[in-house]
Amino acid sequence: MLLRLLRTSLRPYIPWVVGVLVFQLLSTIATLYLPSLNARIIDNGVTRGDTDYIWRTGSVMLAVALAQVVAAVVAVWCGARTAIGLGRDLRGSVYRRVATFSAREVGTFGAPSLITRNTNDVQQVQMLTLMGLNFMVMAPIMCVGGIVMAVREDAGLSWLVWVSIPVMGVLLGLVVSRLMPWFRVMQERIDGINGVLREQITGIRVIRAFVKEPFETQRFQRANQDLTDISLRIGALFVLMFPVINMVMHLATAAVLWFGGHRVDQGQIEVGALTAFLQYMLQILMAVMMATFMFMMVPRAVVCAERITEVLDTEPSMHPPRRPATAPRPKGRVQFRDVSFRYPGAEEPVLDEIDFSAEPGRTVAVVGATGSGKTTLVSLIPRLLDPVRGEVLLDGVPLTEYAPEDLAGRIGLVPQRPFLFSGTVASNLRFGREDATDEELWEALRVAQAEDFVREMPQGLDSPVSQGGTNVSGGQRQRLSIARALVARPSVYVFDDSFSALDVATDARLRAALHPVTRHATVVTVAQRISSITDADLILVLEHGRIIARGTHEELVAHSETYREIVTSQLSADQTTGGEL
Ligand SMILES: Nc1ncnc2c1ncn2[C@@H]1O[C@H](COP(=O)(O)OP(=O)(O)OP(=O)(O)O)[C@@H](O)[C@H]1O
Repeated sequence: MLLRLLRTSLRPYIPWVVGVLVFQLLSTIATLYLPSLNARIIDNGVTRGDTDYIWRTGSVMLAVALAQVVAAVVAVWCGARTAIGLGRDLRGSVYRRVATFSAREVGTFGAPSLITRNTNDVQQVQMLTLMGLNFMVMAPIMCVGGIVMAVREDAGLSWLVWVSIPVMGVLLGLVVSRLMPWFRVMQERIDGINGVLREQITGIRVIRAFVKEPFETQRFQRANQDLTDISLRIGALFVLMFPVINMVMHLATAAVLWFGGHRVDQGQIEVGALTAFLQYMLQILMAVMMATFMFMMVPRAVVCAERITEVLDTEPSMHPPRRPATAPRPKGRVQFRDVSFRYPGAEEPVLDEIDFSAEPGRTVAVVGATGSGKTTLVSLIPRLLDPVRGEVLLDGVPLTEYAPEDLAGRIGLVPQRPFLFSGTVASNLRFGREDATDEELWEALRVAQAEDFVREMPQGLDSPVSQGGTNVSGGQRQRLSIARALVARPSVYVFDDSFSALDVATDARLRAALHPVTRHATVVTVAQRISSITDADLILVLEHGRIIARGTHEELVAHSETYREIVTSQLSADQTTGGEL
């Protein structure tokens, strides 16, 4: 999985990868050459008092050392360029894939997990790439080259090399095989802590209102503790690994000095050669240390790569058409033909055989008890969901045949829970049409009854809006969201209970101002308050996902018992609260 991900992601960076390989190769060769030069200086120069030789070979040694440093710096730089670019590309790919997801896929992964996958997981793969590219050349060449050079210096001591490498290998293998499963758990626990944090930040008002801080703090502490436990478990394995490696290194050094010292005494090798052998031995063990780092990082990066690939390989359940139909001239006719819908995993359909038509210049209202399927029904119009049976058409063309941008430009949705993005009032209003002028923005705000409060804001249209629109009131957010839909000038307006946060007087003023603007458009509106839809051209009464009655207000009052009940219940509620129908 990791290899597959790296193979495709590294393709654009091949020149930089080649740069790492070449310069790391040069750096490693220079590193391997240095102990040998050192040994010659000791044996031929120092021992024999040949100053000339010391100067000559010393200069070569200095040049080689300089070349090694330069090559190493260039190699690391090339590696960093590659890894940073790869991280950026992966984040972009995951983001683009997530952008194609419908609510179904986002629900499957969970928003916090998608965030971890696009940040922390990518970072792990990026770190592995940086270290891996450098160590990939350095570790094997230094190990093999070190062995060759060590044997050249003194074949009689080479058995020490053959013993220490497998000891190290076996120990590492043991640790890595135990680490692998914990890394997946660790990433899941990071998902968990992200999830708790996200809920606490977005739900802070509810938490305060219900004085649930201690409970939420406990929940966070539990998630934090879970992450700590797993980190400690992984840490314990690491902690075990390093002393073991250090011990192998120290034992190897002691053995080289012990056995090598005897061989020097017996005149089998010279002091310089022994020094070089010791240096090569340490280089070999250094190479094994690098491999250790790689071994430590690979399992975690494999898990992260799997999690990233899972996102990249997930096919969105909602596909844009391969060859979009030529969109007809926008009029706004919406038709539902025997539409049924069921949420994934649910047994009962939420919508059953919905059949109606909404004509341009007309208003269709959808009423019904809570949970009867109103939001689900209107979510099918901008294609936030696709029906499981039947089809929805816009201007005679099935929605599935529209290019997404064609569809988005024609449908203005004001969702039940409006969301504003961090930026300014203007940037939010221009979300649907970037080239809207300031005058058009003010006009939309006037219709949406939002002009006064935006004018009162210190910077007017350029006033900052925080993420989610948390620095404006619920009613203001709703009105800005209505203005945003108006700026886009769609041919179909979908209002999903969009006036619920407005007082009766503002609601009436808004509807009066809206009327001329939406005169030629189709309006589909979900309403809790019957008073706001009495003049609708068609009212659909929804019950358990079925249309049980349809007609104008007068017709329904005359013929539909359910509708009459809704009207009566609202009348009595309004009389109790002193409101008006
Ligand atoms: N994402 C979802 N996954 C599964 N079931 C869902 C989902 N969203 C809604 N439902 C279920 O579908 C049914 C209809 O929900 P919907 O939101 O369409 O009702 P509604 O009439 O708009 O309700 P309200 O008036 O409270 O907004 C409900 O029973 C709800 O539990």
